[in-house]
Amino acid sequence: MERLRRTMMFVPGNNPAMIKDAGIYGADSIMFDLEDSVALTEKDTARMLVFEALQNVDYGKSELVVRINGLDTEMGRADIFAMVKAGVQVIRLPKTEDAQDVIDTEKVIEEAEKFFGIEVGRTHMMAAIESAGGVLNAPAIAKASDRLIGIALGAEDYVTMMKTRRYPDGAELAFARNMILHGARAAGIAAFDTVYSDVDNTDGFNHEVEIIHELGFDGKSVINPRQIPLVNAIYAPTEKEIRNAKDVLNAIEEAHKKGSGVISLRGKMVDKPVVARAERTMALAKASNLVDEDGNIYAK
Ligand SMILES: CC(=O)SCCNC(=O)CCNC(=O)[C@H](O)C(C)(C)COP(=O)(O)OP(=O)(O)OC[C@H]1O[C@@H](n2cnc3c(N)ncnc32)[C@H](O)[C@@H]1OP(=O)(O)O
Ligand SMILES: O=C([O-])CC(=O)C(=O)O
Ligand SMILES: [Mg+2]
Repeated sequence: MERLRRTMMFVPGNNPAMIKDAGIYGADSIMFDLEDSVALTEKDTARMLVFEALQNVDYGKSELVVRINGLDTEMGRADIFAMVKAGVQVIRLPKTEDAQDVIDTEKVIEEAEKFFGIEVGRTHMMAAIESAGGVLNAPAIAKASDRLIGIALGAEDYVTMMKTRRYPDGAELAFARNMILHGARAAGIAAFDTVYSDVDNTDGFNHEVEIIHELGFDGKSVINPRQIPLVNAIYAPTEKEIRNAKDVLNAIEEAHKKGSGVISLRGKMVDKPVVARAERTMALAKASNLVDEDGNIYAK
């Protein structure tokens, strides 16, 4: 079953207290940042702190991601070598402009894996898209490497370049979100929405999560632990949706026993895509602690 990534929490790489406790908030993925949340004078310290944490701190089931500095900076190569050595699961490439950026980064990752005697291919990648050119190249970026687990929108840089700012209705991001989503889906990888900076504006945040949930994003980058339960609540299926998903899975099992791939449930056709949606609903229900391992709904 595909890994669920509803929340990916940014943790500034030069903040020891946040790094130490990042695992207690239940983020599906934790993303240590070596890039824009770290001042130039702190880059080496941050790299060392994140390196130590990856090796010594237990982050439970959370996936571990590091946002490196791009290869067009002095830090990019050193970041990759240190993170590969530490055994990071995913390297997040910032400000990806085109497929070549992914290919160049992959080459350095491979070099590092060979240098440290690590199995080639073990380090996964994701690419953040934060510019007009990147958005237009999203489909090619998403297909640039088998190591990619997903692509993400970085809207703060993007709206700045587009000479606008963030608005509550999200119209300024509609094209970018759709390009990234389609690029990701065409490549069979995940799509992540951008951060929401106004941490105390719960209503505004929820509204944005509703929009990206409806569009079909896998999840959202978050910058504060308080945003995690809000995303999880919107991604949690309702009891009605869970019951329907269970009915769909039971119905298709019956159909398969009779040698058929299609069956009718309460007058609606159940076939492969309906089954795939039901499976995702059950995975989200499990992650939301609404059902047990066998899919039984917990009593309230
Ligand atoms: C455009 C971009 O590049 S965005 C990506 C880069 N930006 C970042 O990484 C920013 C990360 N987030 C933060 O630094 C902070 O959450 C801020 C500055 C936004 C808000 O800070 P605060 O108002 O102090 O947060 P808040 O009061 O909610 O913190 C509560 C607790 O959560 C911790 N916390 C807050 N944010 C994080 C985080 N991102 N990761 C881990 N722990 C965090 C705090 O340390 C605090 O812990 P404590 O109770 O043990 O002291
Ligand atoms: O990737 C993100 O969501 C954060 C970021 O760097 C941006 O918005 O520019
Ligand atoms: Mg950015």
